Amino acid sequence: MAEGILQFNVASIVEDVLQHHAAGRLSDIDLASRKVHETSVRRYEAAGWLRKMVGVVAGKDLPAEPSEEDFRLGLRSGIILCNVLNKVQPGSVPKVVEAPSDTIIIPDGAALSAYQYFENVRNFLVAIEEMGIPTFEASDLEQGGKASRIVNSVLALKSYNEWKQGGGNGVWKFCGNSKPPSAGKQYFRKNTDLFMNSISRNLSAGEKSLDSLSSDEYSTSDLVQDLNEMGSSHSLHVLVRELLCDKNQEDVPVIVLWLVDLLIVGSIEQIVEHMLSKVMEEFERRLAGQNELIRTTSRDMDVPSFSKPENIESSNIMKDESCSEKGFNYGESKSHSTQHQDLVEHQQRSIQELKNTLHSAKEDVRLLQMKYQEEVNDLSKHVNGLAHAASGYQRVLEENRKLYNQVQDLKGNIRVYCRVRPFLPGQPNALSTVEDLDEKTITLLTPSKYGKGKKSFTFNKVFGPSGTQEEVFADTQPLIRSVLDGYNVCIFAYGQTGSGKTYTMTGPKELTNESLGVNYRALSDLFMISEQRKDTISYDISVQMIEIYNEQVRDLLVTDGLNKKYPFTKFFKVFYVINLMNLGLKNRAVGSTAMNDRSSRSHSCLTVHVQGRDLTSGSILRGCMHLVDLAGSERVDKTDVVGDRLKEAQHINRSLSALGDVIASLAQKQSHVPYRNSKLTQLLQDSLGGQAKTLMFVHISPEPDTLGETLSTLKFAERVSTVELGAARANKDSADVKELKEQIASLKAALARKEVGELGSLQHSESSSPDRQNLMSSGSSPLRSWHSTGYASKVEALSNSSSTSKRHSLDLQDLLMNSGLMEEEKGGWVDKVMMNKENGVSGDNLSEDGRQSPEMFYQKHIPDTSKVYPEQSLKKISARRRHSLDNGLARTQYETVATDDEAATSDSSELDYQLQITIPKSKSMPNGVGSKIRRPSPRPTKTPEMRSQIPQPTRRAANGNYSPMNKNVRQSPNVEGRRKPATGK
Ligand SMILES: Nc1ncnc2c1ncn2[C@@H]1O[C@H](COP(=O)(O)OP(=O)(O)OP(=O)(O)O)[C@@H](O)[C@H]1O
Repeated sequence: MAEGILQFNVASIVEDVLQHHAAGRLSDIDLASRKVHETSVRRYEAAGWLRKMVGVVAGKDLPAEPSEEDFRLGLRSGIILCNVLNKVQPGSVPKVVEAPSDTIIIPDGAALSAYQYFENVRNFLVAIEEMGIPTFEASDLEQGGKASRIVNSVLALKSYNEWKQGGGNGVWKFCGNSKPPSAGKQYFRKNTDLFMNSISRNLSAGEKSLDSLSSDEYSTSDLVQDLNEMGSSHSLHVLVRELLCDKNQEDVPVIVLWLVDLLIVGSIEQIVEHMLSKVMEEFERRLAGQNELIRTTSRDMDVPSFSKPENIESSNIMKDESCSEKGFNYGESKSHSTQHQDLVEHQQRSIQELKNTLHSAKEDVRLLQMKYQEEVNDLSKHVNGLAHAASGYQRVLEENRKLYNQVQDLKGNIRVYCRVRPFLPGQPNALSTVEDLDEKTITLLTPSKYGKGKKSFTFNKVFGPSGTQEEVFADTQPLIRSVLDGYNVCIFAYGQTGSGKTYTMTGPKELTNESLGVNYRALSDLFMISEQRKDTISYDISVQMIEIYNEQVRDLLVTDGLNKKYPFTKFFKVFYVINLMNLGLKNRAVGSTAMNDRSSRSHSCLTVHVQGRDLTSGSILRGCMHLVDLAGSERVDKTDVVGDRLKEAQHINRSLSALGDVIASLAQKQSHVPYRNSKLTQLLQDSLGGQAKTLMFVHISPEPDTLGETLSTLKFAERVSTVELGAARANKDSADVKELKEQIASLKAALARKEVGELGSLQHSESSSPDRQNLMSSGSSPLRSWHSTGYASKVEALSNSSSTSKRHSLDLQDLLMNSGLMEEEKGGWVDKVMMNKENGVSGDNLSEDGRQSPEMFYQKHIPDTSKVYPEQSLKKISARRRHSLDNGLARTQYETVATDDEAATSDSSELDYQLQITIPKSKSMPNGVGSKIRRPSPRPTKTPEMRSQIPQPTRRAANGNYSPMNKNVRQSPNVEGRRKPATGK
């Protein structure tokens, strides 16, 4: 197609150029021809003048109208030139080398020697140069030389001659050659026609082919000759058209080159050059236009091919047809326009189809976007859920990470924190025995009595007098939280009376948010964390509070299944439990002593049982936490205590001695550990020797007069810190284990029911027998029973207590019957707060100075607890309990009176002695003080009657204020030994 277009274009372009530019071309030809004519005229003029000057004979070798070559040939020997010059200026060339007379001058001058020619020409040129006449080069006389310069010199000489002939004087000045005569124009036209005719004739006659024209054979001379022969009126464009009409595109440049070559020889070249440039311009213009047309056509024809595949073929066919039919012949434009119209219509249809397709595609995209949006929303919800779960998981991980170090620290050892109580308000200013303390070490200043100097003790943590409740709890918190991970934890406060144990575990008498003790904070924390984890673990929390008073175990509070029973908010639950705890604490045995006007006369233990069920795996974890506030050790000789206070002190000291024994035995890794020597050690058995995490707060007072007890306490604490425990282990059962355990528990319960049935009748008749009391105080106590089955069993027992009493072991049942905790009606245990005082919860909650009591502080945040525990029921329980307690205590006191007396008659160093003698001195024990080994001699057993005769001095003023001077304690066993709601302890 392209070839066709170009072939067509070449021919048409040449024709158009020749037609459209004919007029301009004539003028151009005229100009060029005139130049040729002028040159010829000048040459003829020069030749004519030379012929005239040398005579006809001499000039016969120089034609009248010579060609350039003839002109050069005639003058090549220099003879004519020299002779003419000598005529014009005689003697200019003294010796002219003449040719032999018989010699016929050969046109190319070959007969003469080059030297001779050169001599003549050189002499001529030198002479005319001296005359001021323009010269030429000798080479101009040779073939290819510039004849025009020779013509110029000859005509200048002629002018000089004319100037001289005309009498010219002075210096001749060359003024240039004269213009050719006006007749030249006519002459040129004649020659142009000759040229046209010649070419036309030759081509039409086949005498000269185009190839011969472009070959070397066709010389300029031939062209000139042809030009001379031109005579017809053929126009140049006819010639060019004839040249190009049958030629291919490839031949065009050759022709053009040939024509350009021709241009060298004269004006005809300029004409042709001009014409060809026009041809080329037109060719390029049309080529560009045609390319644009092709591009447009291609684009139009290509569009449908994108809409439908079948359009491609038809489009190509149309394109081919269009091209072939048109052949870019604009003469067939009608057909083309029809096809073009069809094409446009087809394109419009295709565009419409494209629009439809686009519309449906948009619709599809819109639907996809909606679907995508929905999926994104679902995904984001899912991600949010995962993020929430992950954050919960992260929290647990974070918590576990914190615990990790604690676990590492705890692994193998009981953790011991030391806390120093500040001086109390109203106490005389005295120097503290604590000389220095840092985070882990406390240094005491000791007088000579205790080995003058300083004694330092190191613990896991030391809190000074300014240490706050919050700071203390912060270091305890991780342990408490691990209960929810299924660990058993025991925190107990140890120290002499009045050193701050109750303050740490519970708080001061007047509670504020800041002064809340570990117990409250721990419970609050447990509920808070269980709430946070409710999406992953379902917790059931039970709380129990007991006290060991004079070696009897008594429940102060039993409540279980808190989460199930009371679906309150976590805060309400916290306050509810705290209030119950307060009520329980209110029943704790307290009394005024020389060292503390609200001295705890019993060991209290707040136990929290936690059972968690993993909602995903179904596995069960159980954790248990004991928060123990020990009764304070007391040096009875110092305080002159008598009566019940003395008896309490004896029990307290004995149980603490038993604790010392256990610690010593554990520290020595002895195979036998005497846990059974006291209820206290039985209670703490798992915590001291098992896999629990155990922390002891050891408290000391700053007063100098308590230095002896302080030193003993710190030594004991240091020994405790050396006790190695097993690595703490979480109590976690898989779902299968849980099922099996439930089956075992069920079987045990069935067995217990059977035993209860059998022993029911015996129980009634033997309830007051000494054997029964021995059972109560022996190693088969409920505590031992709990410990033997572990914490999990205890949780189970407490959990089931609300459903049936028959599912509990006999020991537990006996204990609670004895202490008045079991309902008289058969068939059920109830959660209860045991009221040992007649006024119970209805008592006045204001203290003597009118300030709000702890009970008031919390009760204002919770509903009336009498709704939970109706007053009638409480009174009923109280009455029964009081009766049971009276009997039980009386019996217990009676049974233990011999030992009490033994303790009561111990000297002031009894506790020291017991600790020191039962704890073998370890090599590693620092600051050890020499043991004062002295066994107390057996004392005769005293009857209750004898005890009642012992004077009972009081150490508390009637107004209840602390009075160091009055060291007598107002005695009122079982009543005054209870904490008064209104007046405090
Ligand atoms: N860290 C303390 N900051 C302020 N006061 C304290 C601190 N520790 C104890 N107290 C106060 O000292 C007195 C005795 O404290 P607390 O009753 O706690 O001693 P205790 O060791 O429990 O005595 P006991 O063994 O006789 O029961 C209380 O009035 C208490 O408020």
